[in-house]
Amino acid sequence: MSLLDTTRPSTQGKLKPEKSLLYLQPHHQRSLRLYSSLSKFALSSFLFLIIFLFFSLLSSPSSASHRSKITNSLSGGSQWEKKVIKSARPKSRAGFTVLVTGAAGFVGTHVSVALKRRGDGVLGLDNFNHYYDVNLKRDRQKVLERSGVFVVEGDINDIKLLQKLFDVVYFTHVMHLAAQAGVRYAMQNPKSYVNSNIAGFVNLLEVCKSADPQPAIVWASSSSVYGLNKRVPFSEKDRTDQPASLYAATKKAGEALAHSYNHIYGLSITGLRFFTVYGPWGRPDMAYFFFTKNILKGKEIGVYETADGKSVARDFTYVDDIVKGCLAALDTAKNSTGSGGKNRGPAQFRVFNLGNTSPVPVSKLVSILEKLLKVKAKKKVLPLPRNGDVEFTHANISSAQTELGYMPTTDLEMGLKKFVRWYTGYYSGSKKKKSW
Ligand SMILES: O=C(O)[C@H]1O[C@H](OP(=O)(O)OP(=O)(O)OC[C@H]2O[C@@H](n3ccc(=O)[nH]c3=O)[C@H](O)[C@@H]2O)[C@H](O)[C@@H](O)[C@@H]1O
Repeated sequence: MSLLDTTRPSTQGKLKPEKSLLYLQPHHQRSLRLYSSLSKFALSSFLFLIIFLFFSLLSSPSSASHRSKITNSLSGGSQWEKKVIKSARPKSRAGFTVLVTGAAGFVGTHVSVALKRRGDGVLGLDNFNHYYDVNLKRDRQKVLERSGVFVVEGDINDIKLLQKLFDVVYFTHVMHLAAQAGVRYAMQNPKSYVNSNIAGFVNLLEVCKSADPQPAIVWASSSSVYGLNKRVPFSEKDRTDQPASLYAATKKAGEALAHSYNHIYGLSITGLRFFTVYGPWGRPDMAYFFFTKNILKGKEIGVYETADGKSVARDFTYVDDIVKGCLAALDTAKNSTGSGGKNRGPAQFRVFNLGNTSPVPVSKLVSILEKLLKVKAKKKVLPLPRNGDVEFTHANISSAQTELGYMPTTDLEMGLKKFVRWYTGYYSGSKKKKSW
């Protein structure tokens, strides 16, 4: 029996090594014992390795499927990651790295393009829900792509996706515009408001508070939080505890949640109360948009008036003015003070009205549209339904003026002119559709 044979380990139990050792010289026996113990060591190491690999393999399918789940929800992979990083990279070191939620939405698109144009890095996030025409959102996405903004398709309620985005990119700022908008639709689908405006917002705040470094957050609240407030113009100091709609209640809840995350975790948070924003690439669920559509089609439009016979009025604010306010809010946002979920001192907390400061009756909005479209509207005056709409809004913007340098410059006539030009170009299917 050769030395090699006696050290063969696989059927060790059947061999009798001691007996075979008798046939060998003493120095051979010593070296054989040495080899034997070495081989035992090698064998046990080998077995240990096999067991280790076995357990690694056992655990890897779940982590692999976990990874693939993330990848699926992100339509991910390394190409995807490259796009994310490229889109989020600012042009210079001084530039911001901004996550814009609701990027394919009306205000989201305008803000994203403006940020990208001035050299900030912008990553968009949007769930492309079907609240209104998804084709319009997809066309906005094309505009964003042409500007170099990549939009990740996903929901703010998807915590794994958000964490992944924060793993891949250090966001200096979050511009949170994703929301379930619209006052009247809240009666039909209240859950979607709770899901986006409350649960989704908390999800985002959770990820932001745990991020290290924490980003500064600027987010869209709403003029609707003033609800039944009668003091005009609406000031940030006025009461906001009488919401008239579930939509308003979820935005008010957002403001309260923002305060608690600022207080507990040191997140720098700025809430912007938008006043009836309108303009090119707008939302088809808003009155100025579907009035235009229906006037052009010769369809009747319902114009609301109050119980005492006055037209309801809104402080309509042109989207470019809102964009300036958003950028100024980002520029003046101080850093969050916490890190990785721990508060290290008080952080900035702000709320600003972003309005136009000149309310216009809806009847006047209609007459401007008639003039611009050169079509007489088929108006039906209706009593203001009890659907959450309020009689009027009017912003006091002195705080935004002082601290953000915010100064709206577009009146309703000029703004609607720009909207109508876009609308007719976009829906005529002409080449203008492609222009921004
Ligand atoms: O300022 C805001 O925060 C809110 O502004 C708008 O809400 P709203 O002002 O109600 O805008 P529209 O739905 O476009 O209504 C504009 C005006 O037209 C009136 N209206 C609406 C619909 C209609 O058929 N007839 C009519 O007269 C409304 O009562 C309102 O006075 C947005 O839809 C909300 O998402 C946003 O949060």
